[in-house]
Order: sequence, then structure tokens, then C-alpha cells
Amino acid sequence: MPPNYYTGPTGHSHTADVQSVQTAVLLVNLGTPTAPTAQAVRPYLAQFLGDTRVIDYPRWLWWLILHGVILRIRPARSAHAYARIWTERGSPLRFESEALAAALQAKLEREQPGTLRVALAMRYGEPAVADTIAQLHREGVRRLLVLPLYPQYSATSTGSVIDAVADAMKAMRWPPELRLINDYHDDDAHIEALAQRIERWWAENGRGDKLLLSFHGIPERYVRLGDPYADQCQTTARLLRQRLQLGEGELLVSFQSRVGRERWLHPYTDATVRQLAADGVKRLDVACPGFAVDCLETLEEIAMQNRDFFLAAGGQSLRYIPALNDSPEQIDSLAALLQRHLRGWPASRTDDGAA
Ligand SMILES: C=CC1=C(C)c2cc3[nH]c(cc4nc(cc5[nH]c(cc1n2)c(C)c5CCC(=O)O)C(CCC(=O)O)=C4C)c(C)c3C=C
Ligand SMILES: [Fe+2]
Ligand SMILES: [Fe+2]
Repeated sequence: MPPNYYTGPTGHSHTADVQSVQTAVLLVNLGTPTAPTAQAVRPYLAQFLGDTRVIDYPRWLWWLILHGVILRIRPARSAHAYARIWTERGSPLRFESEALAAALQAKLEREQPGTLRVALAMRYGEPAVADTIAQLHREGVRRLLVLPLYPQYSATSTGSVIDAVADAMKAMRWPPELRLINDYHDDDAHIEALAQRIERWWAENGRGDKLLLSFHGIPERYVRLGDPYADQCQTTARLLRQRLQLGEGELLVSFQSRVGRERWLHPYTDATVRQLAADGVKRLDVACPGFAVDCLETLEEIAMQNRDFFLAAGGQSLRYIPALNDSPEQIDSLAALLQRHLRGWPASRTDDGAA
């Protein structure tokens, strides 16, 4: 039988429950290297930076630069950064995403016993989107709801997940019915979750002089070409500012993680924290609402690198407020978001529980 050919509900599944569950939720995050070494980071960066959604230069030119220059230098530098945040559980992006998926599975199982599966895939590296969808398909999944773990849509992040899902579907004779959440940047429950998470953190740790929201940047050119990302970041920030009842000067927005020589979204986070310190701000709180779970970009770039920049420029403390991760706030808001997008699909037990 050809690979990915639907074998029916008795196919390859191991438990009665899995056999009967025809609807799956697939969470997709970016992916992360398997170890904090140049050797492990290199193939990860090659796949990531080789994606035309991420870098759209003409292929032959970019291939020469990527393989001739960047992949000779960057893996060692990135590996050094990864080593600073690596734990005995591995890469934070990976174990935090797994914890989120497990908590969502448990929550949805309590709400609708035996009707839904939650799976997790990574856009780059493992577990690959195509392999995960093929496995769900073999287990009899006929309806698939995909949630890319990016609150704001960008072609470079969400768009690339859509490509990977489309490629996986193309390889199937009878693909499952598909729904795909584009973004949840202005979802009421999501804004409420962010606000409560920040307020809870302030209640436990006290409050700084200002709150900076740092989002991952993208090249400005992509926004001119129609990417809604910058607008969605600003909307998330505006809604959060209203909900937290903060003034324009108390909640600021910046963009981090710039790569290469092009102009990226402004203002840059590193320049912003230095300027704030120079302006006399002593205690700065930073949150990164664009990241569903903590990762290199929050734990190393913000909580370590930018903290150092702020202190060196005269600031007293830069405190990073953790991502929503698998907090009750995140689980409740994402479960509600998923339930809304699942509406209209039949309850998926086909065996009336008799298996
Ligand atoms: C070079 C172009 C890049 C674009 C465009 C980009 C957009 C983008 N990225 C995220 C989320 C994450 N990025 C992460 C790491 C990371 N990002 C880039 C480059 C671009 N990102 C690189 C090269 C790296 C790897 C690390 C490094 O070498 O600096 C991560 C963390 C991964 C981890 O393992 O922890 C996340 C998450 C979004 C949301 C986005 C567009 C909006
Ligand atoms: Fe990135
Ligand atoms: Fe970075």
C-alpha cells in the first residue's frame, strides 16, 4: 500500500480511544535545534533560512550567501546563545510547547471526553509537520484544525506553516477536512490572558517604571508587500494597553531579533532599552506577547542580552515577564479559541464508544 494511504480506523492505532477519534488539533511552533552545538544548529538554520517565506532573495544568490558565508559563521554563534538557556529538559521552545500541548489535550478531554486529539509539530526540525499529519491520517483522523503558535500573522511564520500543511495535504489521496487559524492577535480571551498574566506577575514581583512589549521583527519591506504583521502587533499592544489602563508613555512597543542588513520594523528593542536607560528610566519590565512560549529570543535575547544593554546604559533592573507558556490563562484562552473554530464539526466518535 502506498505511504499515507488511508487504511481505515483499524489501521495503525494502538488504543480504542485513538481509533475512534476522528478530529485532531495540530499545534505548530517554529522548531529548535536538537542540541546547543554548532553541528546541531547548522541543519536547523539551513532549513529555516532556506525557506523562501523567511528570506525571499533570488535562490541562486541566496544559496551562495547562505552556504558560502552564513552557515560557516552563524551556527557557532547561535549555539553559544542556545547553550546559555539549555536545560536538562532540552530546549525551552520544545519542552514548553510540549507542556502546552499536553495541558490543552487534558483540558479539551475534560470538556469533550474522547472526541479530540491534540498533536504538536515543528515547522523546522522535528517532529516535522508532514510526518505528524501523515501519522494522524494513518490513525483515522478525518478533520484537522491547525493552530500555528503565533498570535500575529506573518507570511514568514504563519504563512510558512500554511505552506508545510499544504505540502502534507498534497501528498495524500484522501486528505482530512482542514481548518487553519490565521492569527489570534485581537482575540478577547487572549488579550485577557496576557493582561492577567502580567498583573499576576506584578502582584508577585512588584511593578517597574515602564512596560516594554518586544515583538519579533521582520524586514519592513515585507510589510510594504502586504504582510499584516506590524498592524497586528500594534493592535495587540493597543488592546493590552487599554485593558491594563496604561498611558502612551507607560507601555511601549519595540521589535527584536533583527538579522542581516535590511531595515527591519522600528523601533529596535536594543536601541529602545538603551535610550530608555539614557532617559533615566531605572526599572524596566519587558514582556514578549508575540511568543506563545519562552525560547531563545525571550530567555537569551531579552532576559540576558538586552538586560545587559539596559544596565550598561545606566538602568537599574530589566525584568522579563515570562510568556504565557502552559499557564492556566493560556490554556483557558486557547481552549476557548479552539472550541470556537471546531464548531460545526460533528462530534467525532464513530463507534458510539463501543470500541
Ligand atoms: C532572518 C529572518 C528571520 C525572520 C523574518 C524571522 C521571523 C520570525 N521569527 C519568529 C519566531 C522565532 N524566531 C526564532 C529564532 C530565530 N529567528 C531567526 C530569523 C528570522 N526570524 C533566526 C536565524 C533564529 C535562530 C536563532 C538565531 O540564530 O538567532 C525563535 C526561537 C527559536 C528557538 O529555538 O528558541 C522564535 C520563536 C517569528 C514569530 C517571526 C515572524 C513574525
Ligand atoms: Fe525568528
Ligand atoms: Fe535572536
